[in-house]
Amino acid sequence: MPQLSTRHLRGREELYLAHLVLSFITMGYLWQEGEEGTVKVTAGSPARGECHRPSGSPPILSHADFVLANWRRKDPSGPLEIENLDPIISLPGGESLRGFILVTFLVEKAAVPGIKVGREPPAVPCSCLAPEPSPRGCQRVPRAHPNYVDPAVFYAVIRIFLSGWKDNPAMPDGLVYEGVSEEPMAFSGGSAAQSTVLHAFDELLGIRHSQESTAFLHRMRDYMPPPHRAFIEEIGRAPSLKQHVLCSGDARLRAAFNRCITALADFRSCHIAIVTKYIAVAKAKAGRAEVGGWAGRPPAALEAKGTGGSHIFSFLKSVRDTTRDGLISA
Ligand code: HEM
Repeated sequence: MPQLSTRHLRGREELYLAHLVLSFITMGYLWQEGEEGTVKVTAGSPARGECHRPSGSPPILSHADFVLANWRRKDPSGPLEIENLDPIISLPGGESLRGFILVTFLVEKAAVPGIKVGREPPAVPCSCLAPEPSPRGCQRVPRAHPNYVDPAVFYAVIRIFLSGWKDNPAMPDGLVYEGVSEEPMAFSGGSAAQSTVLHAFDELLGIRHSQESTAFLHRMRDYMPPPHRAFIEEIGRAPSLKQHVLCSGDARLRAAFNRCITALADFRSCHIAIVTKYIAVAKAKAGRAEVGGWAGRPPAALEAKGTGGSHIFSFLKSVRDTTRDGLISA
């Protein structure tokens, strides 16, 4: 296959779209036969298409491809609501895949007011006094759309297509991107741990996670579009909001700050409940039966690990608990 060139692409949107298409093709090609049928070499990949270079994205499907770039309005003048949205590109998983992509997209959308607060200087922490802190909005979205994703389809069909080839026993040698490097390369799979939103809230609220969790989350930042990564780092470098609240001695500010921390910890508890339903319970129920017309077997490599590569529940509980540690006591 000839080397694809980005020469004919116009602007950021077309670059992201090209990366989206090539990364979906790569995942479909690599995982179509399940864990047993993996290949060692790929052509026509995002790396080969050079799209990852200008867009700064790694040559694998990331959260930015799967969710942030992967939606379109059915009615161009209609609202950004699930009924008026569709993914641009799909993989096996039917309506459940559609729901998984779009509900995650709506969680990102619900975070927008909180992200705008993050852009304000810490001299304006009163924005935290908003009646409903943004993480609370994020939590409301999955609750409002509980039946869009079938746990059995998610577990047996969808997850494998988000798998990476870093520390994955199904692809222990990584992947050779033909025409790019003769040495195999290893990349983590797509995960919402690569979403900018919670990283930004953590930095804004001064949450300090354990060394191990921080190392994982910082590795996930390599899978974000570079401007997103730069945004998080800029919040991290800005004067500390927590310090400002502490120094102010203002009880109302402290209460508002603590409401944000509690909302973030509650979001993480809600997420643990979702992960229990879609991974732990789904795993217990999984047989070898055909699910949704797809006879694939759930990936063994993902029984205890997330698609991003974390040790799922110890990681998720640890980040939830360290979030709570961020509360300011009276
Ligand atoms: C079926 C639904 C979901 C499942 C099974 C799921 C599963 C997971 C897993 C296993 C991890 C651990 C990291 C890894 O190794 O990949 C993770 C992390 C994460 N997920 Fe989800 N997830 C789901 C939905 C969502 C949604 C809708 C969001 C909202 C954007 C989200 C946001 C996050 C975040 C931010 C992390 C990083 C940990 C944190 O900061 O608390 N997830 N998820």
